[in-house]
Amino acid sequence: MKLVPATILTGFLGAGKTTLLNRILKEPHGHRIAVIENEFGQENIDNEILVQDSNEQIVEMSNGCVCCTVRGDLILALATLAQKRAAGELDFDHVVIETTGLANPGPVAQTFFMDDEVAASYVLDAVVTVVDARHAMQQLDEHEEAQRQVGFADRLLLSKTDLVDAAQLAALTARLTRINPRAPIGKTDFGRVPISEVLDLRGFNLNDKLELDPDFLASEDAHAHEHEHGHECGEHCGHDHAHDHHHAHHSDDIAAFSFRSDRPFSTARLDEFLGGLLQVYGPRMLRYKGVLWMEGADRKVVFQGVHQMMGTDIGARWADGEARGSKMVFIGKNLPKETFIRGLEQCLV
Ligand SMILES: Nc1nc2c(ncn2[C@@H]2O[C@H](COP(=O)(O)OP(=O)(O)OP(=O)(O)O)[C@@H](O)[C@H]2O)c(=O)[nH]1
Repeated sequence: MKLVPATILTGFLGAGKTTLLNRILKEPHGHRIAVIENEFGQENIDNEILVQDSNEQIVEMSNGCVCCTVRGDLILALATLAQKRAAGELDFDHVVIETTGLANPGPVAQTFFMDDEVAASYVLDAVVTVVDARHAMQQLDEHEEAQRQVGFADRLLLSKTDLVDAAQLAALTARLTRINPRAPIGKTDFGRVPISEVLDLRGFNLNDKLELDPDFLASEDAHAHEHEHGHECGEHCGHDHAHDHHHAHHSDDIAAFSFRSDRPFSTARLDEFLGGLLQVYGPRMLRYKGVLWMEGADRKVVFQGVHQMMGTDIGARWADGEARGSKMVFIGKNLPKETFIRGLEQCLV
């Protein structure tokens, strides 16, 4: 059977990966795409944000960050998809793996070479990295993961160019080219980009990856070692991979927490509370999103943001018999979780 090309879609927290994927899933380009989602934190919110269509299969892995704990699951997800395809239960000609914003794409790419079963069914097409033009300079300064995602890319797509001026764009482009002179730089405007810049790039060249990271194919031991010690990366994967130098060293002070309630929010109270949070903690709030039940609303409200820039959208109607409730995830640097949780509780009706 022909090998199925797989695309790894990466990019720092909030860069616009889901927006791009949504766009791709909606477009009539003739590809049948299976999606594997990896969500940072416990809540599977992207699944609600992603459009679902009978042609698209969403397989989700929410037990952690893709680079550390999920590789076994990734293999399983890929194998399950391949089996269903072979049995005629699923029909797809491409796989897209959306990684979490904090993932190092290296080990994800590596799966396609290290695992025989995966290699028998799939060929890695390319690593596509979405770069948030508005926040990338700061993210590249502060987070090694952001640099790795750029470094590993076969194609860079700049999002949010509408939020920066020409000089900022030129400075960012120059920096990206310095980090990764190999990857062509394109643009995605709220996910709008020609499909030919995302799929079937045939961009993955193992030799390039080896140049970037000589340990690329030598990390099995590192993983085994880690697991021998019974060490499980938590949801924020905040440990120091000291013995595992090929990995990005995830910043210890970045953490995620979630909030859930089965009571509706008061719109006025929530607006006021979130407004205040953003003013005080915005610079440290890397990413937040949620699906909310607002008092009196018959549709879900999807809220999300990056630093001080928050937006809301009207989501799907609450289905008959569906249990209503809200779930939110916050990812940030040294955020006072208790203050957030207590404040949110005060906003419930
Ligand atoms: N102004 C502007 N906003 C954008 C653009 N693309 C995406 N966004 C917004 O950026 C926010 C984050 O987009 P997502 O697609 O959810 O980002 P993501 O990379 O999937 O986020 P995580 O999976 O949480 O890391 C959303 O509010 C989008 O509407 C763009 O081109 N311009």
